[in-house]
Amino acid sequence: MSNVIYRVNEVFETIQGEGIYTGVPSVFIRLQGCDVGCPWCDTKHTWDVESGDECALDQVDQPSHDQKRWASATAEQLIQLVMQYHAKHVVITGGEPCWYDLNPLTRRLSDHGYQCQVETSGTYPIAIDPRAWVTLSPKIAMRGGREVLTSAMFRANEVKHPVGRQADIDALDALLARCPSSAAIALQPISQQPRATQLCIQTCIERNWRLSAQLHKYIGVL
Ligand SMILES: C[S@@+](CC[C@H](N)C(=O)[O-])C[C@H]1O[C@@H](n2cnc3c(N)ncnc32)[C@H](O)[C@@H]1O
Ligand SMILES: Nc1nc2[nH]cc(C(=O)O)c2c(=O)[nH]1
Ligand code: SF4
Ligand SMILES: [Mg+2]
Repeated sequence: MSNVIYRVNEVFETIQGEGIYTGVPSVFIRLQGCDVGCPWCDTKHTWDVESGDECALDQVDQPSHDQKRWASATAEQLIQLVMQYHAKHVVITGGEPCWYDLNPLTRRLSDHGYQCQVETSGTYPIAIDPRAWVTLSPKIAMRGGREVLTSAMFRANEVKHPVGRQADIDALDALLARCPSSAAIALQPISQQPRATQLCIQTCIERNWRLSAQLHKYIGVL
């Protein structure tokens, strides 16, 4: 038994809408808490961890619909929730999941035959089972002032970069020059903006990178 306690905003099943596993049925575990401060963040309700928002674990076993609520759970309790669903792929996101030691959770899930994928900003050390897939979405010069860690870039299996304009691609180039990576690279337009989407399509074709278009927003699932 581990004594790591996770603060959980929601657990639910959907279709992975981002990155290389796009289209894969997945159980999402969204952890509460992030101080990176991306101005366009989809999940601002996960930033703060306020004691007044704590709730019972059975309340987070469904989509939170942008509520700030969170419940405390051990890895074992989370696995019991995950096992109620069909999917064999588990996405751990947030918030910033690397606020937490993910070893107990990802080790047990992997032992139970689940493929784990973690979505992270790369600004905290990644403590995770070696079998887990790491999707790193580098956050460069965000308001929280945190930097992308070289160790996180080294661990990443996939680098999925949010793009609003050309300067974001230039910043990714500078990061890759500083931290050479063998990870697959995907560009993700910010908030379905048409100009960003066109820029991502054009750059992905020129460079043989992947496009990550947030499929869930186009097909209307969470
Ligand atoms: C909400 S974050 C949570 C995990 C972690 N904090 C991170 O940033 O990777 C999950 C993914 O959504 C992306 N994302 C958040 N808001 C977005 C937006 N408005 N448009 C496109 N991607 C967004 C992030 O870049 C990240 O790849
Ligand atoms: N369907 C779906 N796919 C996702 N991939 C990454 C997500 C996230 O918020 O981390 C996300 C999400 O919120 N929904
Ligand atoms: S790091 Fe992730 S959760 Fe945190 S503000 Fe940025 S996109 Fe949102
Ligand atoms: Mg999302």
